[in-house]
Amino acid sequence: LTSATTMAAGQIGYGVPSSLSAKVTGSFAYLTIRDRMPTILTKAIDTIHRNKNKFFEEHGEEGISAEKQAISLLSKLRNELQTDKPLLELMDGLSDTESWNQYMQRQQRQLGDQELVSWFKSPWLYVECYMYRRIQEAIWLNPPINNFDVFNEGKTQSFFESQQAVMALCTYLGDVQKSMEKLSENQLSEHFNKLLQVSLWGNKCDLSISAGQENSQKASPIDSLPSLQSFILVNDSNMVWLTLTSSRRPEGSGQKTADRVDIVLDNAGFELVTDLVLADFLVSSGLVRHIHFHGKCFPWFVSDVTANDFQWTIRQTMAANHKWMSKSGYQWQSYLNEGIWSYHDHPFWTQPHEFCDMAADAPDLYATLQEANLVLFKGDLNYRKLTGDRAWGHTVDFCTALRGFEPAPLCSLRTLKANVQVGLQPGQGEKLSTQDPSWMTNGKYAVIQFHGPKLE
Ligand SMILES: O=P(O)(O)OC[C@@]1(O)O[C@H](CO)[C@@H](O)[C@@H]1O
Ligand SMILES: [Mn+2]
Repeated sequence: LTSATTMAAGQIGYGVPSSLSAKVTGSFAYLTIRDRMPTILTKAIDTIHRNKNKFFEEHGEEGISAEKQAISLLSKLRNELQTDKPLLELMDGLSDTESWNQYMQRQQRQLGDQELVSWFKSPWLYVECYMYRRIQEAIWLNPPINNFDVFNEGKTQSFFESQQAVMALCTYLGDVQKSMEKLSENQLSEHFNKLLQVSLWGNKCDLSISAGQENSQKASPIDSLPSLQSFILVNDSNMVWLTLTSSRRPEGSGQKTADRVDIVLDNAGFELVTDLVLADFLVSSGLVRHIHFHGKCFPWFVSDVTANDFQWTIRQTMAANHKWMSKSGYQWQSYLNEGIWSYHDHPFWTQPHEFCDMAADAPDLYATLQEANLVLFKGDLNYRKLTGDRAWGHTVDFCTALRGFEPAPLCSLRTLKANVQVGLQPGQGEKLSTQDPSWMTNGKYAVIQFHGPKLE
């Protein structure tokens, strides 16, 4: 990757590479926008159409006309995308509408006045996020079906198809918890590493990369770990462990536990279960006192967790006909009831900003993250936002790519599905490119990448 620098509109300083975009014909961004995004729109249209009878039963003729209208907005959106039309302002008057429209102005200023912000010319991160916001608009503008989640079926299916793996994982968790009291520090850290890796590989199962195709975990997730080990390109799990255990025992204080870990969630289905299991372990082991989960305010990138998915998953886990699984579900619900766990959403997570903009554009969210002892960012999209989705060289420091985003010690748990990867050893990227040319996008590789004070 080259480090093309841009200085457009004074927004981007010297040495910051340009955003990935479909301007580069044949690039992964280009192929995503040309092929994958229209497919996702087509599937959304099909889903709405397939639910026609349900809308009729629930709302009568009004439901049918809302269905038609939503489909027509989505077809129009697909057409705009495929013919590289200028992006349009949002018209739905929701609480984030204004800030989306302002962001478009910002993009326009960066592009200059020669051409308009459009699907194939603007940053990939921006236009891809924008598509999901437009899907939300198409639904929202059409009561009475304005709460319909076009991606819900895929998310629930991915949960049901991973039942074997979920049971295996909950059984493992139950076993660990039975012996928790007797575990040595070493054993505790081994279990921690395993569950951190399960949560990492849980990210392999998102639905957006496969444009919504079936994608679930079938094998026992713990048993698969050894064979996946060599695909972890950067493994800073030791730093994560030290961060947890050192905030557990600050010198001279009686405090025994890290007060809070925040998990910025990615996908529903199997991945969410792996995150819940990790969070349960952190709390039940006494490593952490509170967990804040961060999810999305509306359906996002096909499989991302909304409040509804979060509650649904816990209810389903409680209702499972499997001792350890339902036990876990009840435990999770009681953590929520007791305020040990809490779920949060903030409009910033469904905006197109790079995270280095968070302090300025969502100072309240930044301040919240600053209260955490550790923030775990799940998944590929969060990694793209952490690094600004820019054409960084592979050996650039993670810290450099974060461009000042450091609310708290943080760690990205991400399988690679987009062509941005920093923090590699010299030669590592080149070697991978020879061995496996699509290593950055085929979801086979992963990173556990940490930034924060270096502890020993
Ligand atoms: O964030 P996630 O769920 O790990 O992945 C999201 C994703 O599938 O969607 C985009 C491609 O459309 C990429 O950022 C990435 O491949
Ligand atoms: Mn996702």
